[in-house]
Amino acid sequence: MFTGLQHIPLVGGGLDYYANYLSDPQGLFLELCEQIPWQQPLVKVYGREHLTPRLVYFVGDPGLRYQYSGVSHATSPWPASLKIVRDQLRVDTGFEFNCALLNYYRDGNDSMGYHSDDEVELGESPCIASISLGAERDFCLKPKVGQSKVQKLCLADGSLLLMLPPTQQHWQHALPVRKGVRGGRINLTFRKLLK
Ligand SMILES: O=C(O)CCC(=O)C(=O)O
Ligand SMILES: [Fe+2]
Repeated sequence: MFTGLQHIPLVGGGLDYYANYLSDPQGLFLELCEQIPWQQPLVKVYGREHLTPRLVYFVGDPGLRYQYSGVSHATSPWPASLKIVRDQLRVDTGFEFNCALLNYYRDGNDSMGYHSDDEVELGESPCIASISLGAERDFCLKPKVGQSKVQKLCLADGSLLLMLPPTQQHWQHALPVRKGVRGGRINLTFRKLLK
């Protein structure tokens, strides 16, 4: 059914990468760019406040809350286009998602540091579905312990990356700065919050 499905095994996890998952990534990129009321929260790093080095927004089913950048956020309603993607992901992957964190990297100076999506609200072993729109960016993974090499993937416009259980227990991931990248990128990470 999909072209370009690639499975990347990891010790203690694994990734499924679908290079051409969406049929109209450019249309969705433009819609979200213009219609999402993007936010840039302040984060505290070693006691000092900084603006998050990207723009964010959180959508999902009503009544859910999620902690990011040190603050608990309530869900905003799903834009119709993202509810369609969420429903299609359930059909295609068998995983259910009830919210999505949206990240807008305005250019190669915007980034996300190493972390795992391992908050307790996500349960022991979540599957995270990550859709990329716009400029291609490198995505890096490194194990929490041990010496395995950093794994690097280039995430294409319209691609889907599934971080399969139990990847979040054993690996961290990041979206490093890439000074040469001029274009914007939007990333949608679909998650399932336990109530
Ligand atoms: O932008 C990306 O590809 C990664 C986003 C991410 O790791 C997150 O939202 O937790
Ligand atoms: Fe993440």
